[in-house]
Amino acid sequence: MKERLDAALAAMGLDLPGACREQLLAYLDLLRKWNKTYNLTAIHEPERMLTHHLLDSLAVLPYIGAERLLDVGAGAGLPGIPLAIARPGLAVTLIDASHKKVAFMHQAAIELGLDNVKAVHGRVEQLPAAPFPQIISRAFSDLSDFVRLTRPLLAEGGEWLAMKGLFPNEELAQLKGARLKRDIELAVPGLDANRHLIVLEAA
Ligand SMILES: C[S@@+](CC[C@H](N)C(=O)[O-])C[C@H]1O[C@@H](n2cnc3c(N)ncnc32)[C@H](O)[C@@H]1O
Repeated sequence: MKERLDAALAAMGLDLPGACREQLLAYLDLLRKWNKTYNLTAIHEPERMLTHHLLDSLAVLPYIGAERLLDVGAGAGLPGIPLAIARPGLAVTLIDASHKKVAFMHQAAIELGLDNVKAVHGRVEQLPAAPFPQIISRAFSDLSDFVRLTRPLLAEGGEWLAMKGLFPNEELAQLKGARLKRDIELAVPGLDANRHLIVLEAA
């Protein structure tokens, strides 16, 4: 698995230290173990976890700033935990409405020694307003709900990052209160699927 990770990171142009790579593999291992009991993700095969979860999450790394990131509906910590591992200086808040998923994220942060990660249990619309320069989500909701539910949490001049498959034409047409700032086509080694990072700003 280490060789596959190294080759994929090289293909993605991501030069991460050895200690980070070990943490990424340790996170995958934890996910695989917990998944047996708690069914945290529908993907169970380690090889697919590497491509569909780990590498897919890391594909957005070049577009993540240096300060604070909120990951909404993070589930098992995707994309927030791989990003926090890759950027130890980035403060990552993960929120999810599922208790068992938050318990996993919390435990993973402890076991991996990630002191830049905070896992919060609750619904994002109930989170007290605290400005984040970037708010990210993957497989959380359509763009309108993402923006509506998290608007009070976005710092002035901040941006939403929505990880999507196909370019979301219809969702963008219906979007209110935000506009498209940038569309980035992502390439994930071993993942033969459309991936777009949709960057939105307040309108
Ligand atoms: C399909 S999962 C995606 C998980 C992860 N982002 C991923 O890509 O694997 C969506 C997650 O959103 C969470 N969720 C749904 N509505 C929420 C809300 N209003 N606030 C916080 N989390 C929510 C669910 O509990 C679920 O874990």
